[in-house]
Amino acid sequence: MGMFEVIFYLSSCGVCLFFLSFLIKLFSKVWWTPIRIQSMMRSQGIQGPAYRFYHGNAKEIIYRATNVLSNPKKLSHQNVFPTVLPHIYSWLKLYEIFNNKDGEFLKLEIDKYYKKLLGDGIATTRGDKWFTLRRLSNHAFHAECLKGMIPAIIASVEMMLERWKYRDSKEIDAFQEFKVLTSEIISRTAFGSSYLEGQHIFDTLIRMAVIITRNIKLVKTTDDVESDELEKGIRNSIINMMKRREEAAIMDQSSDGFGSDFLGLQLKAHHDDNSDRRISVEDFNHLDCKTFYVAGHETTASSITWTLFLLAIHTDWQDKARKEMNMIINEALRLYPPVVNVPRQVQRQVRLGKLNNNCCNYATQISYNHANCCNYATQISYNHANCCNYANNFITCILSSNNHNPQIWGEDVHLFKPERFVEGVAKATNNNVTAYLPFSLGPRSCVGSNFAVTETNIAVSMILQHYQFTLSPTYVHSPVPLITMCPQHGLRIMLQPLHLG
Ligand code: HEM
Repeated sequence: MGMFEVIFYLSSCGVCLFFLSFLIKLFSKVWWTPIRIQSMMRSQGIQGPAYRFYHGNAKEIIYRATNVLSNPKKLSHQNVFPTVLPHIYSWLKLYEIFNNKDGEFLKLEIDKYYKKLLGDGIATTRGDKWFTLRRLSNHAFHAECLKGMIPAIIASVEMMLERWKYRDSKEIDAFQEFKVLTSEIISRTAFGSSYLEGQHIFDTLIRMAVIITRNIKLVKTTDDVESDELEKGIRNSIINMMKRREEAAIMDQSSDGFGSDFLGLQLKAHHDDNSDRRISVEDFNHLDCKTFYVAGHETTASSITWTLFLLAIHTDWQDKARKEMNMIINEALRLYPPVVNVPRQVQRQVRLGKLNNNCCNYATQISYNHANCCNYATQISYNHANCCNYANNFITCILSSNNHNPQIWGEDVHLFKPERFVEGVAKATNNNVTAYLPFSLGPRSCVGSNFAVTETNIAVSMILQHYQFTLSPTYVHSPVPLITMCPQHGLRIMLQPLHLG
């Protein structure tokens, strides 16, 4: 058995900055150091179960990748989680942090470059501005609006399936396919019929992200100028689209007003008679789909990928899935949560676990290298060596900390068993609200969660209507929780068209 171990080093707390690091990875092709991991893995006949270990030292993590095909059904899905003693994660503390009742735990502030990319958008702002944007976004993802987006989702999946028909080989890398799919879906749902123009905006965003990555360490004036121009270009494109849509709505009184895509919904809010609810052009620009694109593109690609992965192993569930998708999606999000951890900045010295007077239960403490001291859900950034309770520290909440807790899920916790969710999430978790947090919790939880689940549901159901699939012999199992939980070597599956009678 050619077991193989890879050691790599996490950069400091930056690894936990969900959105920021998402961009670094997505656009710059900078994965991690040392980059040799990939080629080394391929060059070894990687076998055996995959595990991730934290050692005494925070900066050292060992991965083992595996070719699971010898007995895929026996694969334990334990591999993907930080194995930092799950029982020490206090549910109460996670609850306190995410609900943030006293305003102590804030989203991180981002620098000027990231601001150009994301705007002062919903994912990054705080206070009143965030509140306005959140209210609008909640509306955009409300069930009624979601219904209006379903045709766009179906059209994108149909395009993908059409492409698959003409492939010479029956083998595809589903992860790459789903990244294209989710990008297409966001573009269509954001801009409706103008989605090609939307794709152009996203291409510009990618160029901007490259500049931003270049400037993580070094600020260059030429890059400042270029990124200003790109930002201006995006802004103008959006304003032009907005104007054209306004004109069309005035000309064509019989149409459905501004439309039901994000662009239309924002225009409605821009023209709202109620001045409290009205949004300015400035807000409009910040709310724009840039944020949704960044937040909702790879996360959903990851969710669809792992759902398909589990179905490719458990082919008996493909039939059942044709009837019942939700519990499979829930189980996939439990075993392979796209977002593993989220950071918060602590405003002032704070004591967590108010109902629980153990020593050392501060939000701002612990690191992997202080294993003997105060192990909590709230992992402090690695560069705060002291076990301390200072304000202005970063903490990282590991959303998946309870996903593999046998006290919650039972001894078969590492197995794929969608039937756990047969009576819904509340029943499966015995009403423990912090036991299962794929979309986080509290006011800053994922605004696109319904959209993401709908998208995953439609995409997987449509694939299942046309194909049976299994893992390709070339698949190597190596889930890596970078920004989203990615299959490091893609998800290579074999498609078998269904002959529908
Ligand atoms: C399976 C797919 C997805 C997962 C697992 C996921 C997960 C998350 C999580 C954990 C957060 C909380 C981050 C934090 O607390 O700092 C979040 C926030 C957010 N997500 Fe998602 N997400 C997904 C898909 C989407 C989609 C499709 C969209 C939009 C199109 C979206 C838009 C957002 C936005 C705007 C926020 C920030 C909300 C705020 O700060 O008020 N997400 N997401």
